[in-house]
Amino acid sequence: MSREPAVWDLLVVGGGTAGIVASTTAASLGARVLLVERERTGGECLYTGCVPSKALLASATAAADARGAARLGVDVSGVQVDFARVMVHVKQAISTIEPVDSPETLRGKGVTVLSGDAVFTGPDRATVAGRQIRFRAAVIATGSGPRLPQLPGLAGVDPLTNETVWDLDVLPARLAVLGGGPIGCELGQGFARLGAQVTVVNAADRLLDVESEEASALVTAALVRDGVDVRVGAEAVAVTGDRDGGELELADGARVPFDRLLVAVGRTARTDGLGCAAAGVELTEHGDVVVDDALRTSNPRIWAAGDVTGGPAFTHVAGVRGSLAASNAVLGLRRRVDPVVPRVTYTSPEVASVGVGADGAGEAGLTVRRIPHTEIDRAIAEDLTEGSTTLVHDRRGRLRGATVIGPRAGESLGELTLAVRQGLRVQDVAGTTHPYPTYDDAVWNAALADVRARLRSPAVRLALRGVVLLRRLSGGRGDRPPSGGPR
Ligand SMILES: Cc1cc2nc3c(=O)[nH]c(=O)nc-3n(C[C@H](O)[C@H](O)[C@H](O)COP(=O)(O)OP(=O)(O)OC[C@H]3O[C@@H](n4cnc5c(N)ncnc54)[C@H](O)[C@@H]3O)c2cc1C
Ligand SMILES: NC(=O)c1ccc[n+]([C@@H]2O[C@H](COP(=O)([O-])OP(=O)(O)OC[C@H]3O[C@@H](n4cnc5c(N)ncnc54)[C@H](O)[C@@H]3O)[C@@H](O)[C@H]2O)c1
Repeated sequence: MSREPAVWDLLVVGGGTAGIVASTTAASLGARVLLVERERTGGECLYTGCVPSKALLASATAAADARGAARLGVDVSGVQVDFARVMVHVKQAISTIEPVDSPETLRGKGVTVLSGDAVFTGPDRATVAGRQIRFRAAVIATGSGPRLPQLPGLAGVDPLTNETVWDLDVLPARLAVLGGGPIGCELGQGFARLGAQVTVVNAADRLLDVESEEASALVTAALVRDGVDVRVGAEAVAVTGDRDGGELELADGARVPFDRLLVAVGRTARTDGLGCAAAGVELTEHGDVVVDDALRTSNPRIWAAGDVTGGPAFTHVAGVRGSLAASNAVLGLRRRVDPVVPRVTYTSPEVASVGVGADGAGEAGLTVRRIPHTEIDRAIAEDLTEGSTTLVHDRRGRLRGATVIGPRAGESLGELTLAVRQGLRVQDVAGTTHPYPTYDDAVWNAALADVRARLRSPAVRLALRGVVLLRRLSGGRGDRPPSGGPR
């Protein structure tokens, strides 16, 4: 690190998505940026989160599609899953993406990268491997790790988490999954489709309980079809056994035997040992960094972004907020976070949602328009009609939320997120030609159904009849002649 400044314009702690985007944003604005990463740049998304999980799900979906191909008249016999090769595919996906987030790439973008553990020692300083660092501003982007519940006997079975499950080289014959949120559902279904006998044990009374009841019900039914034993409203009280297998004991006395146990019951911010007290950075009782709506912490020099803030734990949010925190810090701005956050759970069917959900929207004075995918030609052609598209709008027709459940539902969400964010009206979606036959047709059909419903209102029908009558009486006079070409 030659020509290192005495005081950095921006210190970024953590080289995951939030930290990488914060650093490159600040460097592109001309700031002298130091990024400190203790392990490897790329973070959870690349190594232990989105990328490996979606790669594993691709193999799982291929297996499920092959087994289910008979419904389309194609017999595929003897479907075999070679788990070791599945894991090779998972690792290849990581290594293909890895260079994008590498220290070399970051240096090429003007960021100085330092390997080590950053610890704040004061409001404007930190140490990294014994080296004193001073900064004008800093961004905390240290992410979160898997939360391990206080369960007697848990440590004895060496539970898997999202950090270690990728090291498996043999498919566990029986996998118990503690937690029925996005991780438990995605990986539970994925491992079941790869051939494991999976039990998902969830404390809440339904899977994916932040999503609509319909989404929960459809995902639960799909997991059960894939052979998953789903236990909801189930409290684990103890674990017995060792690294080679054991049993989960539930509060109702039931026992769930397993060869391996995967824990996915939420996250804990990585703020332990970070020196937040010395830096004057306030934490919640759970250890999340407290930020205002411009991502500033209680220390006016320090901002925070990504999972460490306890906000929505998604890569797209970490990236967008990392950029916002860095530009606010470097330019002295007070731009606020975008409250419109899309989310997708990549089960089969996928669940994609943004803004206000359907449950309770009617009682809140909003209109809910739902199209079942049994009415969507592409879904019928593919024999994948399980799912629906729901739009929620206010009295003026402005879209306030949407939920899509079905194959590749996430691919429809960009348009809907734009509509919700820009306050577009359902008429704007209805008036936009959508390609046929796509699953996106459901979005268009829901919007068209809404417009048609409005046309059926007595006042609108009366007005339209009046116009038609007037034109009939006038013999169509006043019509413009055809122009003979596009205008
Ligand atoms: C199994 C799984 C699947 C997921 N799938 C999706 C998905 O499909 N889509 C989606 O949007 N989100 C998904 N997520 C969530 C997503 O991975 C996270 O929201 C995102 O990676 C958070 O990024 P971050 O930058 O805040 O933190 P991280 O990526 O965790 O980065 C923090 C970095 O800080 C480093 N660090 C910590 N403390 C220090 C310190 N003191 N000094 C130096 N370095 C430090 C860490 O080593 C780490 O590299 C998934 C998560 C999991 C677990
Ligand atoms: N597709 C995606 O974008 C994606 C995928 C995976 C993870 N993520 C992110 O990671 C976050 C963490 O995911 P997660 O699934 O670990 O957590 P979560 O908090 O979203 O869900 C945890 C589930 O575990 C249950 N639970 C809590 N304690 C329990 C216990 N002791 N026994 C049994 N069940 C218990 C809860 O009722 C809840 O249903 C998600 O909220 C999401 O933001 C996103």
